[in-house]
Amino acid sequence: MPSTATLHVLHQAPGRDLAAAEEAAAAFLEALGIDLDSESLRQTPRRMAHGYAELFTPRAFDLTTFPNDEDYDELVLVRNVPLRSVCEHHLLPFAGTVHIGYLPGERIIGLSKLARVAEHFACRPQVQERLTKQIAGWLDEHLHPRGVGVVIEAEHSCMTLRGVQSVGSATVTSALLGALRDDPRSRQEFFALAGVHA
Ligand SMILES: Nc1nc2c(ncn2[C@@H]2O[C@H](COP(=O)(O)OP(=O)(O)OP(=O)(O)O)[C@@H](O)[C@H]2O)c(=O)[nH]1
Ligand SMILES: [Zn+2]
Repeated sequence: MPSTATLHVLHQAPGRDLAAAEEAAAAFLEALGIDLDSESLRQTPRRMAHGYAELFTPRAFDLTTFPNDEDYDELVLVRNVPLRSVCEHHLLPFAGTVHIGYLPGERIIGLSKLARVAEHFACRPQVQERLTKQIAGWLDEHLHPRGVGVVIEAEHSCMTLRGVQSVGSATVTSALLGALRDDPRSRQEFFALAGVHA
């Protein structure tokens, strides 16, 4: 077995057409009665197209893992990783933090990669429940840990700045797999280390 292993993860955006997005953004704003004929608004459709394209483009990364030579068998947890995504119902941002932990099996993962996996799935129109499960499922599939846990705490601007305007509300979701789901002690330890009162 190699001493390290990497898997290059690249997100493709098939069918992206920024010129068409810019044109559509201009039509969208005009349909809402916004006059684009001023120096500061003239470039806004272009900014909107590029802005959303940026929100929907995760950075490519190498998933680097190492052999677990010390047989480390306790939790590894990275908490308070900043996270931002876009709710697929309103296309407004939701933002907060994600806590990602796992119980190592034969390999351990480069710590930064946990945050990169989260970014990978956050950079697309999302719902928080699916995002939480996708991060956990992907790590389970590629790292083969004995357990994996993901908690996201996020504020949805579609719920705080508009609509019901529940300012300050936060949504918490979790996905637990393997021993973190099945073993009550591990589960409790995960939530305690993540700083979530379960
Ligand atoms: N489950 C889930 N719901 C979300 C998420 N992001 C946004 N929503 C919700 O999606 C729902 C869409 O509801 P609709 O009734 O179709 O939209 P709406 O008329 O704009 O609803 P209001 O936000 O209540 O004004 C809202 O209740 C949002 O709060 C998410 O990540 N998960
Ligand atoms: Zn929304």
